[in-house]
Amino acid sequence: MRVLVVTAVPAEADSVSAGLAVALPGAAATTVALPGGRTLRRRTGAGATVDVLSAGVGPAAAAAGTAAALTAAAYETAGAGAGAHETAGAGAGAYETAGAGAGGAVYDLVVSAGIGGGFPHAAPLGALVVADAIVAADLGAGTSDGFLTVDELGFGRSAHTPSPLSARIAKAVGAAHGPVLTVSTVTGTAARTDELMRRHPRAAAEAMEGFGVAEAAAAHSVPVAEIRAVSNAVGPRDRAAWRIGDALEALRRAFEQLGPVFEGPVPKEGAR
Ligand SMILES: O=C(O)c1cccc(C(=O)CC[C@H]2O[C@@H](n3cnc4c(=O)[nH]cnc43)[C@H](O)[C@@H]2O)c1
Repeated sequence: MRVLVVTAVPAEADSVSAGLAVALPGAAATTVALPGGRTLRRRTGAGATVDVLSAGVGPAAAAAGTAAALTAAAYETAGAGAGAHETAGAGAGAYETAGAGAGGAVYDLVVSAGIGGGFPHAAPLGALVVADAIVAADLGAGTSDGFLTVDELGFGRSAHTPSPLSARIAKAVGAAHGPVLTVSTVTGTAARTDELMRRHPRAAAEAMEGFGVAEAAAAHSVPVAEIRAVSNAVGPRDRAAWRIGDALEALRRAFEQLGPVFEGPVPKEGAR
């Protein structure tokens, strides 16, 4: 299976990459230069190639970075020649082809991965959440009668249904399996928490990138998943209570468990 994992910041990409080193033992580690200066970290093993991209914080950066990586892969597949190719390391920015199999295939799965806020009833600090819905929680319009989603306004969608592999991923890593909200503003008050829980009673976590990654993946018809390690509770702002190190460690351990999923079969469309 060929997988693209998109994180927001390099520390998250470090955790994912460290987990993948255990999940795919013997896999070759390379880097891949993308047009525009971004770099993928690639692990290629017998049964899986997994690329890790740190795309920036927030849904717009996540969508832009994901789209760049997916477009580069599609461009390679089309054989247009001047697209992204592997760099073996010291290449001084030059694009070099590292060998057959490095490019040429589109992705089977895109994973939005990182830390996130947990809704306390569903996901305590250090817990993992795998999305069964990826929901743009603040994409819409405020009205005197309350919030209207873009679906209700009739000009877009505010949720993506993740790949059926998500249930397997959740089981493999011992994660809660519930909706993950994408927000552009981190929730920091009880009132906002209450509003989100009223509108999304099953929500397990919130973060800032999943919906952007999902929009880019959908534009390329690639299934998506989202995995979050809980660094803080969704609720009134309390910086002293954040546990970012513990969450990064939980993220690393999660990716350690994902070898069998990434090396397994690609589910047929519509399969559960
Ligand atoms: O300043 C604050 O109060 C604050 C609280 C939590 C997180 C932040 C960040 O700037 C981190 C954003 C970054 O991490 C993900 N993340 C982590 N926790 C949350 C959260 O509770 N709500 C939304 N996003 C969160 C997010 O995906 C970003 O990549 C600041």
